[in-house]
Amino acid sequence: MPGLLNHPPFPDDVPTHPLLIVDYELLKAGDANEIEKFWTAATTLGFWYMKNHGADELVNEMFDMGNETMRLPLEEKMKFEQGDDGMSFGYKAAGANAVDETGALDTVEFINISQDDALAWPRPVHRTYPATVNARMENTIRPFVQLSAEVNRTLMEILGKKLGFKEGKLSELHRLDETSGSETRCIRNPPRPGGISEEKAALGAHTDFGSMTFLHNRLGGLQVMPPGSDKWQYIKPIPGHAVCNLGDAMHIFSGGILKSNLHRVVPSPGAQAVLPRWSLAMFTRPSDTVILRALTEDSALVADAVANATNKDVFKSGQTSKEWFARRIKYQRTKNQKGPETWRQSRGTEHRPEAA
Ligand SMILES: O=C(O)CCC(=O)C(=O)O
Ligand SMILES: [Fe+2]
Repeated sequence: MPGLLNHPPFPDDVPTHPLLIVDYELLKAGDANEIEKFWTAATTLGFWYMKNHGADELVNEMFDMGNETMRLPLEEKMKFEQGDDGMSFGYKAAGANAVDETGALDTVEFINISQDDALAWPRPVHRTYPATVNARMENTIRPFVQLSAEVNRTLMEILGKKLGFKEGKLSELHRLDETSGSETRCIRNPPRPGGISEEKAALGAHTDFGSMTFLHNRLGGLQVMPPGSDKWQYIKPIPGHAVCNLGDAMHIFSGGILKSNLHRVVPSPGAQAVLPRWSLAMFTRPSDTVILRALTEDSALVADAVANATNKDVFKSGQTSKEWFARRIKYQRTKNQKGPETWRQSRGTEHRPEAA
């Protein structure tokens, strides 16, 4: 069950990576210590736990929506498949994505619902969805998307201020009334009783494609590879704490000051492996037409960072947010794999060879 009040504990004998815990209420209140802690997290790993975000009830309802949707017959879900052309919205079956350059298959299934579709409901902007999604658009999905978009906007503005951007700069690049790749995703990874090699990724190593991710999970399985390390470490779920992270767009906008770290999902560790693993994310991405490049004219800090960067190319991608996103989605699709080169085309700001 997605609600999962009782489940086997996260094992204490696997390597975990500690994250800083930031309090959303304190951030909103402008607490200087909390903002400093948040800035440290954003500029080192780009991942942090966040409490007091106010989304827990809606998160539970979103997990119910995911469960209702995944229980539909596969044939029904496949009517709403993403397709192979680089659209993310819709259903993705297990095995539809590669997890590495050998073309190994992913094991997760998920449903992605576009922010634009949720906000404009019942008018479709990008596509239509299964009946289980439609039934919850108004009372569950739209409120969750609105709340999460506001959380992400608030966090981005705090970082924008620290970077020296004028107020509203990052909000302007993520307007709710402009189309974007922003979406909510509910993921199910099937149980792996008996264990399976931890090296077999359920969802391949990646950096997030957009700006800001607001993630909720109950069981272990999410791992990060911290900077300077070649080892994967689990992020231990903490009840009531979201895991937030930055994506490629914020890395690029900030000239690399903000981090978009490599992560992946593997089967839940230890006794948790007998249960399906559910996770829920809200991905805030820039508006479709925004060009992904460092905002050097808007901040002396960013201009300096780019001037000192060894790899400057990533800070002038020349691609719009829509192109960047579609390219990454398209070239991870199993059907499009023609060898390691295809996989490499799906990459974002990952620079580590082991992520290839
Ligand atoms: O399931 C998780 O914990 C993380 C999922 C993820 O990284 C993603 O969908 O981008
Ligand atoms: Fe991710």
